[in-house]
Amino acid sequence: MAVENNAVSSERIPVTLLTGFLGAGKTTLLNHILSAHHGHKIAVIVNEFGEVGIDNKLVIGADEEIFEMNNGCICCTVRGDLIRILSDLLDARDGKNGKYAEFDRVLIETTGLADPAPVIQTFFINEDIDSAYYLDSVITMVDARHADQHLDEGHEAQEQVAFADVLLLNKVDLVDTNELQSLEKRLRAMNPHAKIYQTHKSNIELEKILGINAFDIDQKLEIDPGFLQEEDHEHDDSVSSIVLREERPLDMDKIDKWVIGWVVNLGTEVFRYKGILYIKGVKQRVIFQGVHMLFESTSDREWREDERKVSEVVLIGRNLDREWFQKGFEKCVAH
Ligand SMILES: Nc1nc2c(ncn2[C@@H]2O[C@H](COP(=O)(O)OP(=O)(O)OP(=O)(O)O)[C@@H](O)[C@H]2O)c(=O)[nH]1
Repeated sequence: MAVENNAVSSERIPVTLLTGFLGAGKTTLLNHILSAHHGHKIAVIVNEFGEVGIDNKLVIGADEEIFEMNNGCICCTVRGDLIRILSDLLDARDGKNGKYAEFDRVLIETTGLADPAPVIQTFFINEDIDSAYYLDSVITMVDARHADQHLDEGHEAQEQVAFADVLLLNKVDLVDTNELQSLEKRLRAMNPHAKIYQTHKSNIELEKILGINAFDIDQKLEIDPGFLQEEDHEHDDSVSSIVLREERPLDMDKIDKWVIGWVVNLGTEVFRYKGILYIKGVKQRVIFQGVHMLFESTSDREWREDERKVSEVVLIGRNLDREWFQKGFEKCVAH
């Protein structure tokens, strides 16, 4: 796959995906966003929705409808209901079909949705949606009091952590500092590139969660340096992250073949991956990221003279074999 240059169009509408553990505080956050005076006009799409008495906001219910892709890949699915709603919103923005809606961003709340992947993939796969909207970020709310239990019990909570760009540790009033620290450590091990904020009653400055461009492929990879020093993970979470690093320049064709080689078999197990590549003969940094089997690479800014050129990729998934991935990565070194 060649490196594409897909600069984000400023015309596209940002979409924030809000996911999270049961009872973690998603509705509280939504009410907080919808009642704050921030000047944004937000269209909200929900699966289930409570009382929000804000009249100039648009709240639409979605029925579940998930399609497998034609190629039969079980890890690449899109939501038909979401495509329809997003298309209807565009029509309403243009005053078509007798409806009118004014909005400058969209927030999707995924109450009752265990797996955020089909929502995320909708923005990767559907061309009409991709040309009108872009995924700004995935926000996952974590109930600080019950997080350990949720994470121990099931895959769903772990996947929600895996997909997050921002983790909001809510209900901090119900835990002590030590508990919070150990929870942060556990989450960090699962997802080292997400930003973590502690919140009470879902209270967070909106600029930390809206318009942050976290899903933008041109956004630089941020890994908490503390994570890189940590090797002792106390929890046996099946969802974890690995960081691959290589200082020698890589060969882009080899990278493509390497990724295509493993996504076919491991696409369901690898939830998200994101990285910066140092490619031989390419002046720019190459950024690549993917969700399950779907991945893309774009060129970023030029490497600076004084900068240490290094390729670095984070993979988040289930039962990842660090050594196996690192060996494959090293085989992509250019000759
Ligand atoms: N103690 C405490 N309670 C909170 C906090 N934030 C929210 N709550 C309460 O937790 C309960 C669940 O909050 P919701 O906002 O409904 O959570 P949700 O994630 O939307 O819940 P579901 O949609 O059922 O998954 C409510 O009673 C909130 O008032 C907090 O920071 N501390």
